[in-house]
Amino acid sequence: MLVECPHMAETIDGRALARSIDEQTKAEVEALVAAGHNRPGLTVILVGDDPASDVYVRHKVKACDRVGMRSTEHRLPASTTQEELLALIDRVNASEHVHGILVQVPLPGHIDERAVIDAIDPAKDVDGFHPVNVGRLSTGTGGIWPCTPHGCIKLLQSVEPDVEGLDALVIGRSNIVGKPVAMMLTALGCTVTIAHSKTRDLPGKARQADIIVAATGIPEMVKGDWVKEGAIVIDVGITRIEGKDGKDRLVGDVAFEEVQHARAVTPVPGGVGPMTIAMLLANTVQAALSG
Ligand SMILES: Nc1nc(=O)c2c([nH]1)NC[C@@H]1CN(c3ccc(C(=O)N[C@@H](CCC(=O)O)C(=O)O)cc3)C=[N+]21
Repeated sequence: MLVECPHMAETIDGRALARSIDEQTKAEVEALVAAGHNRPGLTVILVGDDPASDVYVRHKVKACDRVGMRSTEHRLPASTTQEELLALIDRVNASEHVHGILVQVPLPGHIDERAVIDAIDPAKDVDGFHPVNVGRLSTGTGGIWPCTPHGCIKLLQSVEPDVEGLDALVIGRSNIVGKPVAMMLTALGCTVTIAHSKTRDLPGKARQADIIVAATGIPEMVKGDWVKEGAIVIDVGITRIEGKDGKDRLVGDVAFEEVQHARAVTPVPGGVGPMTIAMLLANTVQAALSG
């Protein structure tokens, strides 16, 4: 009897890659301390009580413990004024124990996110959201790179270190993921298309791509027939949906089961998410080294 044995895409293990980056970060932390430096420290600021943000902040604080970094949490009520938040940022900007500052987004509607990001010392901006770091990335002059897109690049390069000349499609044009990941891919020599909700014939453009980075937040938007045989697919989306059994489950922007003809695909959970945190810790050590 002939048994159909479909080729399965490699599932890129983001947790394993994050662990190996954490080991390196931990060694760098200890080397800094041994050299007489202040122990690297991250400050996380959370305004309001969004339950999802609360979970992420706890993950980040635990991750600091794992690699021997100091962490401080500032949990402020949703009623915090912009002036109060800016005053706190001034204080942590000035603290020699704080090497990295992360203000969890989204912020409550009455606070101007741009003004808050602009107030963070670029040398401590471990999210890489400050215009100075955005400018450094886009001019190829160093700076602190944003965590999620940098994690995407590490995942991609774990499968294919040499991406020069490949066609990459980025779906999503946000400041946090789409635009910076496109910059990074361009710097590596990819030919990059940035697609979004107004793009014409998105499935057709996707089918041309050697690399797809999906960052729209629309669950399972990228279907099997959007993906070329042998492509590499990086799934940035995380949406909590109710499964058939009534329990919540996490899904990405890619219909994972349908893209098994790809060369490799990142899972959700266990793909880009853990890498985001690993890159945050790596950025904090980088900030401590240069500070
Ligand atoms: N200033 C700022 N910087 C951020 O980096 C930032 C932020 N604000 N706001 C919210 C988003 C979201 N984010 C995630 C980090 C890790 C996982 C992660 O580890 N996810 C696990 C699953 C976690 C779960 O079970 O819910 C995984 O994909 O395997 C997810 C999402 C960082 N963010």
